[in-house]
Amino acid sequence: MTSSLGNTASSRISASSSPGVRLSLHPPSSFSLLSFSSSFKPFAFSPLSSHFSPHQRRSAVHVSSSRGFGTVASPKCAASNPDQLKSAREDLKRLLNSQFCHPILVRLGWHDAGTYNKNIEEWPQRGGANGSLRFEVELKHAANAGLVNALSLIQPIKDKYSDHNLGIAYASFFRHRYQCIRLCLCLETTNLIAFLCCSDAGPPSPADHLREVFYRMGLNDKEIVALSGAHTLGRSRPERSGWGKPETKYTKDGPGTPGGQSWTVQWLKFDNSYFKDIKAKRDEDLLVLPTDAVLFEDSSFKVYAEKYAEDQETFFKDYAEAHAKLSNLGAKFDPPEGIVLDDTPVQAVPEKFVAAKYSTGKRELSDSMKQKIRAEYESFGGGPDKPLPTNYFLNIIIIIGVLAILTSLLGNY
Ligand code: HEM
Repeated sequence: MTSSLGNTASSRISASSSPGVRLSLHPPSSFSLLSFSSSFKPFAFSPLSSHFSPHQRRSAVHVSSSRGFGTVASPKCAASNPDQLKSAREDLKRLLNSQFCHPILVRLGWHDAGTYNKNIEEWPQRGGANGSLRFEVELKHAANAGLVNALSLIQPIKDKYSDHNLGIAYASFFRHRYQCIRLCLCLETTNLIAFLCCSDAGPPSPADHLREVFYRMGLNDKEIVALSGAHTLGRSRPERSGWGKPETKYTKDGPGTPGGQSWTVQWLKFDNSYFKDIKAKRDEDLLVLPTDAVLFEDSSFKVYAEKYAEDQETFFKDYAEAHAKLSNLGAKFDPPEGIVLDDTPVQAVPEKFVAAKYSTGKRELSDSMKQKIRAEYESFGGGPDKPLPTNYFLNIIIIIGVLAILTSLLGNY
């Protein structure tokens, strides 16, 4: 069987322009990791499952359970702490700035979320952005080759925040964001059954394949094209996916580990060059998968691909929307409304001074006491419409003071 990966476009990133970021959390605490790993997405190992030949499957990376991903029980987490989430985000930014690992982390998120199937309601059977890629059963799948390196990169940060009840879920890290680019994901589901059917029927055309994958996730042609723009970032490595050159003039010196073939010249910069370069087809050192090329061949895809090649702002806008949609598919939030990390500094609004707030629960005066005070007030010449000619209360205080002095003087005799 021919590998249909060549007939496919694979994973995608999505950016979001909204100020907050929603983060999904751990599975409910009643959901044991054992049942999690054994019952989770039993056939849906990767968004690209159906695109790998048996040969590629055999070349799956071997993940030793000693690495500990998913084999060590994570702390149960009822809810994540926003301060910890913000701090973790800073750590991730530092990681990205020092390791040039944006692309592989984006791909990690995509492949984690890419098992989502809109036709399945139950969670977690429906797959999606839930951090399940850390489990060996998924991680060692050929389609996920190399992603164990991405997991190793984020594991120390995950461990740092896995304290008591404040742990941050893997899914949150897989869906991390970096400055203006939101790196979240979600995707299609391709299960083993689909793989077998596919084998019998032969590989679909690149366009059919893309639609099969992304329609299953509830995404449309526009979103397919926008999300394909994620390949602006990163490289393909033949030793992992079987695609791409071992190195090119754009990758031989890094940054990061040298090698592989990129889709764009500046493969760490997120812009619309992916569309421009595919359209121009002018450089053999730049990768164009069949699923990339078809974006300019299929009449429906082409409308968007042409637009994005011309208009970067529209690409950014559509990409952000598609990615935001993608990254929420299949995710389960705790609390259900998610957690918004708003970066806008909160302006302290001066609180109106309300004296009553500081009173210690004084009781209301009784009616008889009120009448007594009123009578006394009136005996000094005051009334509801007639203020006292002098300061009534000041006079009382002076009288009390004088009496106190007199008493103490008389007491000395
Ligand atoms: C069916 C559609 C897709 C196909 C066939 C596809 C295929 C591929 C292949 C073959 C690679 C090279 C992997 C390697 O050798 O390490 C790759 C890398 C990558 N893919 Fe996709 N992809 C698809 C969709 C997506 C989507 C939806 C995203 C993100 C939303 C995405 C993001 C990436 C990134 C960032 C890389 C670079 C990873 C790195 O540099 O390590 N892809 N993809």
